[in-house]
Amino acid sequence: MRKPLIAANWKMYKTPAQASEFVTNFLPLVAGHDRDEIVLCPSDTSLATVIASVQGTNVGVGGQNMHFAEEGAYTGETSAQMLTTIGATCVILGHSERRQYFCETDETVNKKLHAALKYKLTPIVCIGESLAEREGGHTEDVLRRQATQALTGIAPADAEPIVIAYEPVWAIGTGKTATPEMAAEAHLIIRSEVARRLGRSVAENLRILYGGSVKPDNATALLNQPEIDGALVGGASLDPQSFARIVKY
Ligand SMILES: O=C(CO)COP(=O)(O)O
Repeated sequence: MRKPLIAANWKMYKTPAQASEFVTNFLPLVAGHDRDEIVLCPSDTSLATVIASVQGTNVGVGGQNMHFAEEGAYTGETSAQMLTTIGATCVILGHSERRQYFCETDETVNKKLHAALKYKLTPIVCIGESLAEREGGHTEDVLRRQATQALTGIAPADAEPIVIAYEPVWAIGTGKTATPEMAAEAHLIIRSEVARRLGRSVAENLRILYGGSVKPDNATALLNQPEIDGALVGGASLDPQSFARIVKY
């Protein structure tokens, strides 16, 4: 049984004070909710505050990015070890905004995945096609390629913590959601590629999240698809009421 994971990607929003206020308002709304795993991914400057304020609750905390190196002269970067030691339990890797604006490639995502696993972080690896790729009929090729490249060199025995997020680029921040059927079809492609690379049992246990304009009003239809194992939520995760409604889809 795959336990659904509902993760908030706050992107570059919220100061530590705003993050702390969110947690204060959000925790009572989801207290005792254990059907799903809940994770908040604030910016690095709010990580410590959020980690301290969810201590002992059913809510976990993750980073939005990390560097693949152990340590080094990489100004502005954060390592996997730094995230782990501060108390983060997961990390988003290869988000399309990082690919688009920060030159992130399938190769760097793969290196980051290896580093995240080494430091016991649950990696949420984002893949997804652009609008041009979908309209050109290349969605399946893109998803298979991105999944394959992200998973390069990962042994089946090490793959258990990996989470993949299917985030069609055209659905992010646009209000255009993939229909539940479109998302489920993409998830099936991704799962079949994971099975081809890492074996059927890894694929059957691997969680695949949907991300892209998930809102309280469409969460139920998306998350009731058997192939959809949770959501990675941007805009609608910034408000505690709205994110709690998604968590309780
Ligand atoms: O990028 C996303 C989550 O990582 C999705 O963002 P929105 O939910 O704002 O479309």
